[in-house]
Formats: sequence, structure tokens, C-alpha cells
Amino acid sequence: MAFPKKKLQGLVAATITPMTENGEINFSVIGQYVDYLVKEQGVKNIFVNGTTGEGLSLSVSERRQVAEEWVTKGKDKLDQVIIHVGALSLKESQELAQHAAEIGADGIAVIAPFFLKPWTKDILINFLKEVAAAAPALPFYYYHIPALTGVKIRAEELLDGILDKIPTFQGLKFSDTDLLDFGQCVDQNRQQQFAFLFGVDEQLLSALVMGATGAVGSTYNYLGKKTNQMLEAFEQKDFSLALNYQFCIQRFINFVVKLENSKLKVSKNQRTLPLGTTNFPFLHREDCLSRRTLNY
Ligand SMILES: CC(=O)N[C@@H]([C@@H](O)[C@H](O)[C@H](O)CO)[C@@H](O)CC(=O)C(=O)O
Repeated sequence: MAFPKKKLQGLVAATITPMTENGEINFSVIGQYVDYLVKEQGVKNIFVNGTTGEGLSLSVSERRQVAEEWVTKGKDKLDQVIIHVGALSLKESQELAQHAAEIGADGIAVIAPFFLKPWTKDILINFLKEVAAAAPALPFYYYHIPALTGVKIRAEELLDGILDKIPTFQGLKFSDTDLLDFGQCVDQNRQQQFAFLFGVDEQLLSALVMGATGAVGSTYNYLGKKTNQMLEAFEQKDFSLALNYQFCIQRFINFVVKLENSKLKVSKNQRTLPLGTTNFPFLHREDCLSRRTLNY
């Protein structure tokens, strides 16, 4: 087995899938996007085809191409490229997992199937296990996002004994505000080297206190630098400074979530990265602000 490789930690940008105005994927900007993340935001890990990347609104063929382009363009520039391969169909998910391994991705992540839902932990674990087995040399992350999947099985419960079922399990991407569940995941798995990646950017500081080892989110595309400053202050135990950064980030997110999509405007900075319009169906407002054009 090629891993465990370097533990996934720090910030992971959930990438936006660039689109042309007519809804085709704009592969041509991905190289520029990689440079922008590394140089302007100090972010060297990415999470591709997730919620922000609208992975579940893309065809399997598009998902494969997007994954491939990010891996190719990120080579020798990014630390880790994690591909989200979750799908309603187990076979599609396995195909994407296998493909991620073939192209040299650094890990795969999977959400719970969300139409015909697993109603027990064992059913969910069995689904995840089958996907993980399709890429046995790749680190596997469970992507917990109950508000969107509707699958409310607690992550803490899921993690109990997970290595017996999924030996490639490396960590949890936790996109929920239940800090009891998150804290218990950390507390009950202290002897493991799991990555605990928090996914609610506006509450990251609370999750750091609870033991988060990193974070995956949409805002690290444009607030990566600021959030890295918060991580640094936290590391230095300057909690008051860290809180100031978190409040600053919250003010921005709070402002954006209050905006109506139709009124969104991008900032006046001169250098931009064109990302086009969103795919259908439409995503979150804060991501819409950032995706039209990443300004820096
Ligand atoms: C529901 C949702 O999209 N949550 C975002 C957050 O980054 C979110 O945009 C941020 O906290 C602002 O609310 C991430 O957890 C999603 C994510 O990591 C992904 O795109 O895969």
C-alpha cells in the first residue's frame, strides 16, 4: 500500500468547477486556479467535485475529466488532491474511485447516498466499504454533511470500529455544526492518526479547540490567507487574535449570506480568475459570489 502518506492537515479548498457561459466546463483556467490558490491564498490542498464543485450535478465523464485536470495541473504545486467520488450508484462511485487511483490522486472522499438512504450505520459502512475497496491504495475520507444528504447517522457512531471495515480509512470531513458529535469523534479516536477536517468555515475556531486537524471549505478559495492567519494565531496560542480573525471571517460570510443572488457583485480588484456561472441546480449564495470571478 502506498500510504499512509503525509497526513492531510491545514486548509483544503473545496474547488469551484469553472464553467463557460454556456455551461461547459472551462478546463482552461484550472492551471491558473492552482497558481492562484498556492500563491495568493497559501492553500496547497484541494477537494475536487464536492459540494462547492457541484460534483453531483456533473456527469461521470465530466467528473473524471475535472479530477484529471486538477491532478495534472496540481502536480508538483499542490500537496494533496482529494477527489470526492460519492454518487447514488455504487458502481459509479467505484468507477470514480478507481479512476482517482489511476490518475494519481492523493485520496478519495464519499458522502452517504441521499435518495434511497442507508438507515443504519452498518448499511452505510457497507456502502462506503465497497467504494473504498475499488481504490485499495488510496486514503479514504468519509464526508459527513447531514444537512444536504439527510443521512443523520452520527459520525461518532460511524467511526466506531471503522478500520475493521475500511482499512484505508484516513479521516473525516465533518460539515455539520454538531460539536458534540465532532468532539466525540476526536475524543474516541485519539489513538488513531485520523485527520479531522471541519467543514463549517465560519465556526472553524470552535472546531480547532475541539481538536480539528484541518478544514475543508469553499471560503478557503478566497479567505485562505485570512484563515491561515487564524490557524497561525491558534497555533501560537494567541486566542484573542485568532478570535479576531474568526470574527472578521464571520462578518464576511454573514454579509454574503444576506445578499440576494441577483444583487451579487464582485469586488473591484484588478486581477481576476474567471469561473463562469454555476451549474444547474443552483448552489449557495456565498459560493456564487466567489465563483463568478475569484478576485485577488
Ligand atoms: C454546505 C456547504 O457548502 N458547506 C461548505 C462550507 O465551506 C460553507 O460554504 C462555508 O462554511 C460557508 O457557509 C463546505 O463544507 C462544503 C465542502 O467542503 C465541499 O464543497 O465539498
